[in-house]
Amino acid sequence: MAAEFCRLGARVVVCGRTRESLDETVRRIDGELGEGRAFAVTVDVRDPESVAAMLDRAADLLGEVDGLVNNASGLFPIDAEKLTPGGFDAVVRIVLNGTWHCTSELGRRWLAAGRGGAVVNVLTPYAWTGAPGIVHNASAKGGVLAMTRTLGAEWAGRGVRVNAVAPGWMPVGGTDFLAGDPEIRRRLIDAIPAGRLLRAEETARAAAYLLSDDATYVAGEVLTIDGGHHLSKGLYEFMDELPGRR
Ligand SMILES: CCCCCCCCC/C=C/C(=O)SCCNC(=O)CCNC(=O)[C@H](O)C(C)(C)COP(=O)(O)OP(=O)(O)OC[C@H]1O[C@@H](n2cnc3c(N)ncnc32)[C@H](O)[C@@H]1OP(=O)(O)O
Ligand SMILES: NC(=O)C1=CN([C@@H]2O[C@H](COP(=O)(O)OP(=O)(O)OC[C@H]3O[C@@H](n4cnc5c(N)ncnc54)[C@H](OP(=O)(O)O)[C@@H]3O)[C@@H](O)[C@H]2O)C=CC1
Repeated sequence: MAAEFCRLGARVVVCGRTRESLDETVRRIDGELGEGRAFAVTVDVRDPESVAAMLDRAADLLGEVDGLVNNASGLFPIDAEKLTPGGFDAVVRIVLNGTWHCTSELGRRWLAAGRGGAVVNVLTPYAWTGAPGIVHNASAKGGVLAMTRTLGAEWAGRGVRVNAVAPGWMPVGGTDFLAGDPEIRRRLIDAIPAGRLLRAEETARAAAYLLSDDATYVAGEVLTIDGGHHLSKGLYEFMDELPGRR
């Protein structure tokens, strides 16, 4: 996502808890586009003080911060009845609380300065369908969906736009373990009307649109990019086998 934003001309601060992976991302972007486009700043989004320090540093590096993408997430597949209170908290604190800490801190700064800005939250279609096997993450994403719509309306009149993307399956990050198995990959793709997995750059392009001035009148909206997956193939899946079909 950071690389694609930089290809489109942005300057980006990439954040996370692990210094090495951030530095690796910056190195890749430097290698492709030259130095000075991407910077690494560590943060733990669960901790409001860490978030405030990250935003201070980002402002130093970029001059002004115009946009925020809330991408941090965590999950592990588990039967709901086996999930401990600590396990539920661990995921909700990253996804829901983390999104709130980053959005509220930067939103306050933008409002106090009387300037606009754009937030894009990273959801998934299961924020509204639910997701058996990952109740912690689905609950947190559902909360972020409500936050997106709430702040989208609450801040729209003051130039702060809050929107979201809802990507489908991407063979990256938290799901590469699934897409790496050929049989699981085939079953995943079979369920997707578009007939393929989503490319990470396509999610980045959708987020870039919501961050851009082309989307100045878009507020509290979710842009779904899942090849029709959440709609399912419906009857079309069986069309060739239907009796009496011409
Ligand atoms: C099915 C369809 C899929 C379909 C999958 C579909 C995915 C689609 C799209 C979504 C993709 C993503 O979000 S991908 C993002 C994936 N990325 C990541 O997960 C990277 C970051 N992850 C993490 O940091 C960790 O995995 C996470 C547990 C979330 C947070 O780490 P912490 O260090 O805070 O947590 P810990 O201290 O280790 O543990 C806290 C509590 O959680 C419990 N816990 C931790 N791991 C556990 C595990 N594997 N199984 C049970 N319980 C676990 C511990 O026992 C603790 O509970 P107590 O003992 O009770 O205290
Ligand atoms: N992959 C997919 O198919 C899909 C992904 N998504 C969403 O896309 C986003 C990215 O997912 P994906 O790339 O797969 O996952 P990754 O696990 O690769 O990325 C998650 C990122 O969150 C960071 N992170 C986790 N906890 C914290 C924390 N406490 N503070 C700061 N950063 C943190 C991790 O860095 P570090 O551990 O170093 O802190 C990591 O860079 C997520 O919001 C996910 O829900 C949505 C639909 C599908």
